Amino acid sequence: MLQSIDFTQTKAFLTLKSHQKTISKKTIKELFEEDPKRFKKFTIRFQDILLDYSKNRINGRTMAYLVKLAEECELEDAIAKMFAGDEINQTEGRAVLHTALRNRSNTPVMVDGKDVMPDVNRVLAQMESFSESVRSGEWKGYTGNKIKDIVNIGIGGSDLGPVMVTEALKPYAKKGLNVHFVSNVDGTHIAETLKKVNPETTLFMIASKTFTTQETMANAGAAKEWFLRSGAEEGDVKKHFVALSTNEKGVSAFGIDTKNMFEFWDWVGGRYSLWSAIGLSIACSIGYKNYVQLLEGAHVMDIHFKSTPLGRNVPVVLGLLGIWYNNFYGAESHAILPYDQYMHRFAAYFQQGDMESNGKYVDRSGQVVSYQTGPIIWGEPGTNGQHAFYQLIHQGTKLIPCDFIAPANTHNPVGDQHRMLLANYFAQTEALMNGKDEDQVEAELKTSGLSAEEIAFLKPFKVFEGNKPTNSILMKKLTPKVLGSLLAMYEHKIFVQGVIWNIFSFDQWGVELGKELAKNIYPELQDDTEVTSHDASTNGLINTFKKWNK
Ligand SMILES: O=P(O)(O)OC[C@H]1O[C@](O)(CO)[C@@H](O)[C@@H]1O
Repeated sequence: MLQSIDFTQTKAFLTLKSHQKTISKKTIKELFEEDPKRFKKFTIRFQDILLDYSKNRINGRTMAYLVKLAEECELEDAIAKMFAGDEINQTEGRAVLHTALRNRSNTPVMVDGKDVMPDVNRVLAQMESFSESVRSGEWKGYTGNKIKDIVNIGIGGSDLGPVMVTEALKPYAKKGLNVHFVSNVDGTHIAETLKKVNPETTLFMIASKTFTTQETMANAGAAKEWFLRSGAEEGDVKKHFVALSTNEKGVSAFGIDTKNMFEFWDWVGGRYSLWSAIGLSIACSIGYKNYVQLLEGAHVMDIHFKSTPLGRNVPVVLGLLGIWYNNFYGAESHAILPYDQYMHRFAAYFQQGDMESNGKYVDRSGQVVSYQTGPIIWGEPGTNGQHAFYQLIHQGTKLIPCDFIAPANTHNPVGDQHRMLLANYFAQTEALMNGKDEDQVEAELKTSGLSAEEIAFLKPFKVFEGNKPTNSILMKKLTPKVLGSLLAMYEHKIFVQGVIWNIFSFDQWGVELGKELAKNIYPELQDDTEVTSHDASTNGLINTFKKWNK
């Protein structure tokens, strides 16, 4: 159990409140001018990753007070409890042990008095032999052909992680083995995917922790029907359908041989499950050895997280900086901006990771909170974002702290484009910090031959306030191991923030209500009878749908 501590009642919170008033009188640019050692002070090197957090509205004192805040909120105790398998997901009565899935040291991890590592290793061995047989062509479809396409059917955590990782690690993917992902209950998603594949050479992975999720079950049913329509028989299903789930009964009721079920456990949260059997499509695509490298990368970050003093601890520092802007500067969102095309689903992945975890308004003692919790997470890869929404980050009225992520080495050296990309990466954080003042703008405009009147008119539009906070995360190269570390880094950042905000980060009750209501409405859509049981808007919409849907 985690203590329930209101962080706004701590000594550190009050100190930070008054400190914020002092430090906000200075810009980040001025803080750099004052302290030549700033870059050295506010960077942390973690293996092949460098975190530079010097372009933030902080000084040494800010970080010391934030660390004090973490201490008063008993963060170290919370970290120890998570790794030890305590039931910290209290509203679901579960431990939170995605770290055990990547525990490459293999030291025992106990849940209810039982070491979970033998089970973890058993499923990993099953994933290894299965992925190798699919990749080598030893696993044959019902007509004796090898598998050319994998279709992962799942949603939320049973989709976003595998999609993001298989995209991010595409350079490691096996040629001739395509991976597709179907998540949306909109029939278009499965229909368009099935157009691209051949039933004789396609393997479906039905990925669902509960094996009850409406979208996944509907799409899995459609895939099975399509498969059987192609001439295959019920007995052939086992060669083309496998399940990644915690629900053995549900899997066999669907008609999948439980020998082809890859198990995981209720102590794995959906949005933290790519390290479990849910990662099977990743292992098939990039190979088991690379998948293990991904786990390895996460494991080294886990060790760092549980054993490094808070002030030098990468996920802790990131988490505290997020709290600084969220709770002391009123920032409502946080942008994740990877300068790597392969990471184009990275922000979408952490949208679920962060917002489903920390989008809570009730604290751990059941009280409505009096402060802001999880931010809105968003982002797109650079430089696309630059030509879309960066205008608002530079000159809008909202404060948007950003993480800029880039690899020093590319997998695709095309001309000099990687240096062009990185020039943009460096330029953006510099521009966001320094801005451009009136004098600079005026001097520039004077060289353009404009009249004094025109210059006076244009000047305010060309001024950049600057002082916009950013973190730069530079990695040597986007390898499976580096990606594993990055993912664990963000997961733990979310954990740190949840502990300080005194909320339960590992449940997701907020997604239930909409699901329940959809289940009630679905039968009402089956005939033409006018509905009257809802509010006027919902009735009106449903009845119009009924008229139009012929
Ligand atoms: O893997 P399942 O059980 O199908 O659930 C899918 C997703 O649905 C949620 O429960 C709610 O969106 C997520 O937490 C989860 O990742």
